[in-house]
Amino acid sequence: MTTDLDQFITGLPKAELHLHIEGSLEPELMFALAARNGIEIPYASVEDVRAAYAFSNLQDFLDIYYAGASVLITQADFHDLAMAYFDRAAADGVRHAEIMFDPQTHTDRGIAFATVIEGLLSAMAEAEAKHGLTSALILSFLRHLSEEAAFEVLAMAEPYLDRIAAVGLDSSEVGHPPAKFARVFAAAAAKGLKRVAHAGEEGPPEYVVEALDLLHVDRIDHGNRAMEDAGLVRRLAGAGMTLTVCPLSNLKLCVVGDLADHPLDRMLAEGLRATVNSDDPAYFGGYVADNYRAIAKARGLSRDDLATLARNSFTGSFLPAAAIDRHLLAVDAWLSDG
Ligand code: HPA
Ligand SMILES: [Zn+2]
Repeated sequence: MTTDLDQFITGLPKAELHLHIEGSLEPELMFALAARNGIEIPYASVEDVRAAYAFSNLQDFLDIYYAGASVLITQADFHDLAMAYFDRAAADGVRHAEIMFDPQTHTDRGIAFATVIEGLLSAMAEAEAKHGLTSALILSFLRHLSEEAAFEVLAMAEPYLDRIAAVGLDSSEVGHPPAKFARVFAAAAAKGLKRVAHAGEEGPPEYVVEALDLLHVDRIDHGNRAMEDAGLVRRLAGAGMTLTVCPLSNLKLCVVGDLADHPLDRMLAEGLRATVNSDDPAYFGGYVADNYRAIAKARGLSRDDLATLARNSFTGSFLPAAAIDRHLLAVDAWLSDG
């Protein structure tokens, strides 16, 4: 069977490793939840919401993203949000998803940590039963808030530590270096959690170095600006460090001016374990297969390149080795049959 490139990408078994569940809130669901919960939102229509999604940097986006999350109130809201993502991801060939959630965005509005995580966990169980799609949770600290606040959210997570794979670090990067969170990441590591951090999206290569040396991360989220430092690229490649790259996010947040200038294939050529992810698909105009398609077209990627990206997504995941091996065989089978 020979499929066209679109079908090849959709059917390619893949993991998604960089996805903020709050960033999968589509305008239609935002309106439905606002009505269900009696919450006012500053938009007249779904079209109005989409028109507001023109960003010139990360902070522009974050302001709108945090405001959008205000419609999420009940456990059912978090369940419905995550289920909508899982249904969409399954249709894109996602077999495993490691999803970030930002508890502070909700607990600071008076929503209980348990409400958030119970809603997400019930959707995760449903996604596995419905689609065979496995998933894991990454608790992300908001880096514009204090170290003390990060410790508070880690304490709230205590009853759920066996259901959380990792901690992460997101929100406004510049001015909030990884060093600010070294102690809370060490505490998370002592509790057996893996570690990821956004670094080198807008922040300098030094933030990537800090994420490695001070946070002892298992993956770097984004990592684009690591490409400015040849020694750092060699270090990341030598360590087999996974980068969770998000092409459409990079375009929408002006990290790159044009996808034609995106460094993804240069990353692969330099031996970096790059992956392709959607970041905040409801805000950036595409889910994971849209990201594969956009970057394949912009940079002329081959089917072998796309299969490498899919393999990297499994080898960079927190799945057990046997599950990774099973998924890698599925990628190889699709490459030879697809
Ligand atoms: O791309 C991102 N960067 C930083 N923080 C975020 N929170 C959601 N998406 C992002
Ligand atoms: Zn992100």
